[in-house]
Amino acid sequence: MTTNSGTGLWVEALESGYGESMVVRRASLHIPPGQVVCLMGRNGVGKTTLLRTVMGLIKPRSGRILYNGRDLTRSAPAVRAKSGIGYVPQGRDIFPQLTVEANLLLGLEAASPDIRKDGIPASIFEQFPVLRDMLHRKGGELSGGQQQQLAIGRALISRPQLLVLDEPMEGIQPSIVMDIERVIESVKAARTTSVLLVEQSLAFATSIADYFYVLDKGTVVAEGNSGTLNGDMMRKHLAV
Ligand SMILES: Nc1ncnc2c1ncn2[C@@H]1O[C@H](COP(=O)(O)OP(=O)(O)OP(=O)(O)O)[C@@H](O)[C@H]1O
Repeated sequence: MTTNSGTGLWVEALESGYGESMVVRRASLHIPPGQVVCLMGRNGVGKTTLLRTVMGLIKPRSGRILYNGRDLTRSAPAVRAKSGIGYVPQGRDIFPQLTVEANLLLGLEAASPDIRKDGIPASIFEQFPVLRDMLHRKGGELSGGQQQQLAIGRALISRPQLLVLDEPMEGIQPSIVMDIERVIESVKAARTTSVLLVEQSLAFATSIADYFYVLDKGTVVAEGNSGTLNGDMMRKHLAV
């Protein structure tokens, strides 16, 4: 197996699954610093399972996960978060009984003491003004789109070097989709945080991604610069 001591996230020949069923099969990806990489593929091909394995929520059967040269394959999810990887899972996993403010403060847990001492940065409210308006409301009272903004805000608050987003636009009303797209665009423009994005919209993936991978039956079947994401590839790998 190759040794990648280079920067960014390297996923090498990763295999994982549930019980007897293998879902991710020898998948390899690289997310270089400052770049946006889209992971695409039909429903059920293993995108979420791959991300959950990268985050340490599912143990890999084999393969390696390296981040900035450090082997994270067997480390706990909290170690990955403290290494600078922020994660927004599918289905906006916020705490409904806690206020928006308390949810945001939880995001600071993964931050360095330097960042933590400043509390919630104003930039979060510039990116998501609705979170300031709803600061003392319970997370569960927010609409689905607002909860998604809260989940992304909570991940960004620790200033991750890598942000992992699992279908952030899924089931969100169009006006808020645009807000979320703008935030991902601003993260990209700053070039200090790389993004691994699972995304179904070809239009947005093409516009935002520096690079893409297509997964089918748990294996990477196509990859390239976003300019090479075209209709033929769509029909072959992504059409239902
Ligand atoms: N907790 C689980 N236990 C057993 N099988 C699971 C579990 N979660 C997912 N699977 C199965 O693993 C396969 C891959 O699912 P996964 O959610 O990773 O795919 P996906 O590409 O993210 O799909 P989607 O776009 O629908 O979220 C599917 O066959 C799914 O039924």
